[in-house]
Amino acid sequence: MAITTGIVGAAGFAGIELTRLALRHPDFDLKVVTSNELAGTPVAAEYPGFTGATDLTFTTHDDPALDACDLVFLAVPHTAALAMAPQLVARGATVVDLSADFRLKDPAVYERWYATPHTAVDLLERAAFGLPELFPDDLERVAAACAAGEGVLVACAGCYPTATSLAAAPAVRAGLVQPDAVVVVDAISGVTGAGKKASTRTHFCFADENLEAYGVATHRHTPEIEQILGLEGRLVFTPHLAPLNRGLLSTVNLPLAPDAPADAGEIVELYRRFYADDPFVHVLPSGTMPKTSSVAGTNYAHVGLAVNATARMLVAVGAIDNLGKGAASQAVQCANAVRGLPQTRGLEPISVPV
Ligand SMILES: NC(=O)C1=CN([C@@H]2O[C@H](COP(=O)(O)OP(=O)(O)OC[C@H]3O[C@@H](n4cnc5c(N)ncnc54)[C@H](OP(=O)(O)O)[C@@H]3O)[C@@H](O)[C@H]2O)C=CC1
Ligand SMILES: CC(=O)N[C@@H](CCC(=O)OP(=O)(O)O)C(=O)O
Repeated sequence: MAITTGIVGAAGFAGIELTRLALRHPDFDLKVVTSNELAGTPVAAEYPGFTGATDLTFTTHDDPALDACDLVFLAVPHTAALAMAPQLVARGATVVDLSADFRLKDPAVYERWYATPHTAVDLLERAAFGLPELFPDDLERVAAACAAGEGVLVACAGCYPTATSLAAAPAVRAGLVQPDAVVVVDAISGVTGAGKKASTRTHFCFADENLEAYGVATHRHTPEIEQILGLEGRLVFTPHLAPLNRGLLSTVNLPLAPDAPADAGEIVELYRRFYADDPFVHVLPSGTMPKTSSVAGTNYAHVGLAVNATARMLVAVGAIDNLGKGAASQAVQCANAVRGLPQTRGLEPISVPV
C-alpha cells in the first residue's frame, strides 16, 4: 500500500530535491509539500521543471494534512526540526529529519556547537543515525519499532560528514589509522549546500569565480564527523565553497599505523569488501579519483584511494551530490530502510552524464 507522505520545507533546495524523488517513488504517495513563503503557489509555478509532473501546491508548515501522513520528511533548518519532530513521532509518524537536531548523541555537544538547548532528549536517545552504510543496525532497530506501529525518527547524516565518513570509515574501523594521530580533512561544497537564502558568501557575484575556506577550525560538522568515526578531538576539518551548484568532495588524510599496509591496491580491496553489500558506494580502482560530476543527481558516493608511502599517509577522497547522498536521496534511502523497502527503491541508478 502507498505510504502517505509529506515534506516540510519542500521549497528549499533539499526539500525540492526530495519532492522530485518522492513524486517518482513507487511506494510514496506525496500529499503535502510545505513552504510558508510560497503557500498557495503551485510547485510547478515556482519550479517550472515540475510542469506536467504534479498539481501539488505549497501549503503552510502547520498544514493539518500533515497529521494524515505516515511518512514526514523535515527539510527545515536546525531548531525547526527540534520543534516539530516530537509531536509527529508521538502520533505514530515515521519522521526523517535532514537537519542536525538529532544527529549528535550527546545533547551537551549539540548545545555547545549549535548554541541552543536540546529540548527533546528522550527522542534523541531513540533516534537512528541516518547513514545506512555505517550504521545499518541503528536503522534496523528503528525499522522494527516502525513495524510494531511506533512513531520513529531518523536523523540523516550531514553532507560533509557523509562524504568524509564514507571515505574514511573502512580504514578507521580496520585499525589502519595510527592511534592518536590527527586526521586532516579538506572538503569542498557546491553553493546549494548553503540553502536557498542568498548571503554575501553565496550571492552569485561573490561565489562565482571564487574559492574560499570558511568555518575554519569552527565548523559545526566537526563533532558529527568525530562522532561517526570515533575521532573525538583528533580532527582538523576545513570546508571550502566552490562555484558549483551541486557536488561535494572531501579529501581525508589518514596517517597509517606502523603495521598497516602501504599498498593502495590492498586497501582498495579492503574497502570493496567493507562496502560489498552497499549498492550506493563505489570504491574506484587504486589511484583513480572521484569526480562530483559522476554522482550528480544520484545517491551514489564514489571513493578514491591513494597512498603516499613516504609520508605513510592514506589519502581517501569521497565525492557525493550534497543534495543527493548528502541530503534528499539519503533521506529516501533511510525511509526505504525504515519502511521495509529495498534501499534502492525510487532512487536514480545513473548520474546526469555531462
Ligand atoms: N542543502 C544541502 O546540501 C543540505 C541541507 N541539509 C539540511 O536540510 C535542511 C534544509 O536545507 P536547505 O534545503 O539547504 O535549506 P533552504 O534554506 O534552501 O530551505 C529551508 C526550508 O525550510 C523552511 N523553513 C525555514 N524555517 C522554518 C521553520 N521555522 N519551520 C519550518 N520550516 C522552516 C523554509 O520554508 P519557506 O519556504 O517558508 O522559506 C524552506 O522551505 C537543513 O537542516 C539543512 O541543514 C542537509 C544536508 C545537505
Ligand atoms: C556550503 C555550505 O554552506 N554548506 C553548509 C552545510 C550544508 C548543510 O546543510 O548542513 P547539514 O548537512 O548539517 O544539514 C554549511 O557549511 O553550513
